[in-house]
Amino acid sequence: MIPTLEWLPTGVNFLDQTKLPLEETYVLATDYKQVATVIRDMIVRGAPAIGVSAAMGMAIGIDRSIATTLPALTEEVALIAKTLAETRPTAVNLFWGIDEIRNLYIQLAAKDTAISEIKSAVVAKARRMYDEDIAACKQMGAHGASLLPKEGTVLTHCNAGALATCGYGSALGVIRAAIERGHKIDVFADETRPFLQGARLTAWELMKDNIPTTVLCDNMAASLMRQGRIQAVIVGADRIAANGDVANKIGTYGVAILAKEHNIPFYVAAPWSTLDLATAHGDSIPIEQRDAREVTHSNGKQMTPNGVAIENPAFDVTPAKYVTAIITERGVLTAPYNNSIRAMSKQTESELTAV
Ligand SMILES: CSC[C@@H](O)[C@@H](O)C(=O)COP(=O)(O)O
Repeated sequence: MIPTLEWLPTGVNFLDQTKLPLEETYVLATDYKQVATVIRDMIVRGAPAIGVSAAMGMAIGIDRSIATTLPALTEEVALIAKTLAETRPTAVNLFWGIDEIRNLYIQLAAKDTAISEIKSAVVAKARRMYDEDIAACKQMGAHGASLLPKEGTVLTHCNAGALATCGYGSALGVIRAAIERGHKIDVFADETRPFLQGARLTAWELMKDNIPTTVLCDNMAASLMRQGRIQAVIVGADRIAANGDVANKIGTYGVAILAKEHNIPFYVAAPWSTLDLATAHGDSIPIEQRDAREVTHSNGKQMTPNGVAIENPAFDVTPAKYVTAIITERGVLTAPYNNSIRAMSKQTESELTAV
């Protein structure tokens, strides 16, 4: 399995995704500030992987703290959470990962638990979240596989694969699951300007699994759809609002409109931690603006004239009306999303209460 990130006795080890596909190197983060840098610099990226990395950042911060009293540790936990929360604004999984550990800390601190016990508990929880993320990806695969064509080409945008999760992938996990169940699928991977997650990462991980993959420039999908060469689209998500609007990598919205025009199903695969029920619709989702240099330069070489104005929003929002279905580990959601999301959320809450 591709080791996107891993908790080691020495720290959290990250596969450096900025170096792929040419170099497979690792960055070891030995404190929470380094984890924050790894997330901000996109050494690790992809919403679910960011969420678990943030949880591990919280855990390593608490575990390595030299605070000897609970009030001092509580102050430090607030600082750790703030530092991690300031890394990237769009993927709601980041805040979910921070909150999962912070809430556990608050519960244990309220019971005056010994600091050594708190440390073991938060580390254990972060490591469990890693395993649960892989299990969620497998479940998304199980729920979504039958939606993909028995035979045909599936387009994906960005990288929602093993590299964007703790393993197996969300959108690419559904593709993997379909292939494991006998579907004959090949993949068109949008290159995904400007960071090239499709060309560099999706192509790299699918080729490792011998899944037939073709990289497309982002402007090629329309023409290929018109020629009947794409049977389905599947992407991941960074945040899904309560009405089903989907924030994902910049360019996703255009692909969704094209899919609708050509009567091609457009699927989104995401773990439940990507749903943001507190955000009513996509217009309220914060969109990260990244450095202009990602657009002006390619492989260190300047591509644009000095001083030209640059736009670099990292994400866009696809309105729910373009989304055929949202595949989660709990099941498949369909329109109207306000209702289906609320119903599935309530159903799980009552299952949890019944336990
Ligand atoms: C399972 S990953 C889903 C999304 O996080 C993915 O599609 C995406 O947009 C990643 O953006 P990135 O900027 O590379 O973190």
